Amino acid sequence: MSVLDEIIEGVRADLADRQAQVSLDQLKERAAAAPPAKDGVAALKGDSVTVICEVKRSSPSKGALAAIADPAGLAADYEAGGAAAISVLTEQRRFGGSLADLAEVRARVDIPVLRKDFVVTAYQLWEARAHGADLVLLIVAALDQPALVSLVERAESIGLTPLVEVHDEDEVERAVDAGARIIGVNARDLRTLEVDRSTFERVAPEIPGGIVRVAESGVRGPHDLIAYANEGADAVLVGESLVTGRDPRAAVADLVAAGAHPALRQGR
Ligand SMILES: O=P(O)(O)OC[C@@H](O)[C@@H](O)c1c[nH]c2ccccc12
Repeated sequence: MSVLDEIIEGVRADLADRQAQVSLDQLKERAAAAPPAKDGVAALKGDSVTVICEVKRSSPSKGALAAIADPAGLAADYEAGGAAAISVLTEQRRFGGSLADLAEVRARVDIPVLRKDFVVTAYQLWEARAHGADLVLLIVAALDQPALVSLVERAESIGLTPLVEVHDEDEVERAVDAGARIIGVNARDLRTLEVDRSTFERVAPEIPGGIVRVAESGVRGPHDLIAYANEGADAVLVGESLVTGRDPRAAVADLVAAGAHPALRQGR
């Protein structure tokens, strides 16, 4: 069994517990009371390379990264540093996240918020919207094609914009066929947890123009953002280096400044 399969097994068990507590109808009522979703595509695509900053306590590859007692405070620092969006890990077992983190972050920031989890059913999309998410991660490697297609459609129909994650050329084709408007290329293969920063350079050219291209994982600082930008990234998604650093607000500001450099605008 791959790491991804193991994670999803745990996700399904936790999901069954939540489904036993909160009915789909109750979730839909909460979603109806949530503030309307913000436009994630508009937030990520512009003249500059934009930065999505992640709230992540731990990861399967590294274990504990940061305690993050106040996720909303961290998100506010990210926003003050110039983040275009916030990614909140809500998976509990391996990443130490929760839906409560998502709701707290939503209540504190004005920029779009992404629910980062292993979504396998529409119930989780309603959960995301009920807790104020604007964007939701859908991982191609975790879904068969009919499930991917229906989750992309359902997400859009309830106002959520899916960020569809791929890590090879075949998965790009599946994401495009499913109607993705934002595609994230993850340098970390979730089946092995290996990070290979050359993944983006290889896979991104397969993404048709007009679709927002996000480079995910392995961004240590401005030099990695610039490399991804030169390979065609519209946005980068950064977690570990921000949560483990001493001054997240300044670290985000450095990334945002690098992403706004006029030299990167050529060819974009
Ligand atoms: O911490 P990093 O290397 O900056 O990576 C962030 C993000 O890309 C990573 O957390 C991630 C990308 N895709 C995922 C899917 C599930 C869980 C986590 C992820």
